[in-house]
Amino acid sequence: MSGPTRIAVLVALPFAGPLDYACAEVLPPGTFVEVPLGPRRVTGVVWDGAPEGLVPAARLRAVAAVLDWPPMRAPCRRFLDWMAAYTMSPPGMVLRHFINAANNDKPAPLTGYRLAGRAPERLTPARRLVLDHLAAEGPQAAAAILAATGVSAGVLRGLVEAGALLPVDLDAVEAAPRPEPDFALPALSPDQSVAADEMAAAVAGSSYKAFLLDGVTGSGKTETYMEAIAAALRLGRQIVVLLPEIALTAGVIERFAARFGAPPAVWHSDLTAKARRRVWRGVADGAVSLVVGARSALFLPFRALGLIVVDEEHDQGFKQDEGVAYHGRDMAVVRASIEGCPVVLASATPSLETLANVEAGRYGHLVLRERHGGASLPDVSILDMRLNPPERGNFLSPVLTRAMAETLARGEQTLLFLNRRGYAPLTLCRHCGHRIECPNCSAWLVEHRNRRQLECHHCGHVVPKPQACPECGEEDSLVACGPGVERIDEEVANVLPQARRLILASDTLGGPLALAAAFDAISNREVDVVIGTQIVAKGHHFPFLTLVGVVDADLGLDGGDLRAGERIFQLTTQVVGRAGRGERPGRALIQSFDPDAGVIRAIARSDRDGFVAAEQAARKRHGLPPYGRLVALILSGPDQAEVMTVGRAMARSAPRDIEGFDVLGPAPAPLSLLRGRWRVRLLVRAPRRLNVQAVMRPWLDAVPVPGRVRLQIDVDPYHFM
Ligand SMILES: Nc1ncnc2c1ncn2[C@@H]1O[C@H](COP(=O)(O)OP(=O)(O)OP(=O)(O)O)[C@@H](O)[C@H]1O
Ligand SMILES: [Zn+2]
Repeated sequence: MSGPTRIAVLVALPFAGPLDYACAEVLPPGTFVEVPLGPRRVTGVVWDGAPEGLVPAARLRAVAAVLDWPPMRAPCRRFLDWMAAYTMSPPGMVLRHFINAANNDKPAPLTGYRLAGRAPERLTPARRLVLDHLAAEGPQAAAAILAATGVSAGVLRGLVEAGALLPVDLDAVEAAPRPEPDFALPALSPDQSVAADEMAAAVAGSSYKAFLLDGVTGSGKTETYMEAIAAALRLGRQIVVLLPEIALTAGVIERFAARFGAPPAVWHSDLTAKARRRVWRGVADGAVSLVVGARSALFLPFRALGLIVVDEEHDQGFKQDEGVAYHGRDMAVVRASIEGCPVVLASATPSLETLANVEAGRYGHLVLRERHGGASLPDVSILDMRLNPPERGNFLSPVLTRAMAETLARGEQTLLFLNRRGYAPLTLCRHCGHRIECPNCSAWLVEHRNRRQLECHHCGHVVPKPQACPECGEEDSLVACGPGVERIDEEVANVLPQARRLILASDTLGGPLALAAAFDAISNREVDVVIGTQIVAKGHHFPFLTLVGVVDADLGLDGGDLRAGERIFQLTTQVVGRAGRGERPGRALIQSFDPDAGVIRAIARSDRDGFVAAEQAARKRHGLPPYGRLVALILSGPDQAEVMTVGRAMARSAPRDIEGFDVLGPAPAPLSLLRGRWRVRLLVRAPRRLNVQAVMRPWLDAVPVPGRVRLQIDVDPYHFM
């Protein structure tokens, strides 16, 4: 017999690669194990390739336990390697995403009881109670049976011994209902059919192919990609649909349930541990075929992935900025290409990145030109706020409030959109001019009048709203500046007192159930005016909503963000697209103080092509994405001078002789203090074709970064704070 084997194990910590361990048996790559690391035990995965061999055999520590989790398949391991290389992150930190998804604990099977189908010889009233209960409710845990019937545990035991009840694994039972591809087939329009057939053919072909499903708001993109999902279900494959986290609402889930006869498995960051385990296991063993989730659903252990859909692909909510900085849409395309399955990106306002891929012929282009059922797109007009100003202290132009009154008189609904939570973004002292800022961040505190407090939207710092100015001590001198949704709500209450109002923002509604109730209230016409943040922009369908008012179309236009215009165009188009989706025509009034800005003019003319062409030309001229590449380097630490010193050293040692590669900065980040840490940014600009990671690695490895300073690398950054 030979000695123990040496194997490579990737652990979820920031090492450069896998570590060597000894193991009595040869474990295939992908096996989940527990290994000792210092005084701890950590979870790891047996990795491909030869072990490093640096640690002498005598000092090699042994694998502590082999976990009974389903192994990590080769495509998942290749996906992890790819992502680590692209994002310039340690592979163990990427592994963390897969392990978080797995939720560590071994699932203890939850046992319950079901009817065996034969009655016991002795049928007492207590026994009858239990049998009737299970007949009505289906399999149940023992505790639930006892609680519902009030019988003693002995009665239950007696029934099991008599063979009248059988134990079952309740997790398996709960995962049971399978979506059926033909449960409720829609009648597709000709455009929809063409798109659906092409996607279904790609699903049947079982190889990588990317599509942009490009359809105006309300054209039935969801309806159409559901046919591609049905095609994958018929072939016994698994499907994952990615949505921006805030779009994962009960209404969306219900639509899937209505089409396929069973709700999909849902995946997002607030699931209970139990729900996570069930979905993770179900995805791994194939019991779950359809998952609808946020970007982290990409790390689920699918065994037979047949299709990935990214809905609202332009949405910046798919971008993660911290830790392993990645874009969910881009990683979805990578995972599809590694798994060998099609990927569908859906949007009414595709990102410039995706449009560039269409133009280059890398993605197929499926177009839905019209709204479903003959509804027309809303009529859009710009409200020049210089000509139609609101009354002093107000934020809504009289033109808009008049339109709201008319809408109300017709029994129809208005949506007012303002992407700002709270009452007012700034609190100012009238006496000394002091602005109330967060002590941990360079940001103003936002007043939330409902909760009578000031809040930091970056770190969550909260203080009660002071009576006197904290700077000069003057009583009652604090004034609210600018509007948030709560303030607009107050204004609507004044100008249209008879209207029933509802604020829709992520913080005013507790949880998904309340949100579902709110959407029901709108559908049932119990609400006349909805005042909402971007939470209302996504995918909702309210037939009686005929007027959309955009309170401040210029919001964000003057930020230094290269995608500011693109984002405003997308968000406004989405919001405007909520109007007139039923039989009654819709219209939109867009308030702007800068109606000559290119993006506002494009919105006014619903001129997507013109907007995109102008934006593309500008990006090309400056070598910006998608035609050039950016990498942000964010240094942070408790000492401002130290962080800046590291930033300067980094800039000084940057490679100089590579054509098109240059480094801007260091400069204090716009949010120069965040959660008590000072932040400095460098921005790398490089040509698209350059392997920027290969150029940057040796450069960054050579710059000494003290322990207190953290370097965050963000390849393809989206947020420039
Ligand atoms: N072929 C069809 N048969 C029946 N109803 C349809 C069909 N296509 C679309 N619809 C209905 O039209 C409405 C709009 O469709 P859907 O929500 O799929 O559009 P969308 O393009 O995804 O919208 P948006 O991008 O604006 O969120 C929905 O109520 C949907 O059920
Ligand atoms: Zn803060």
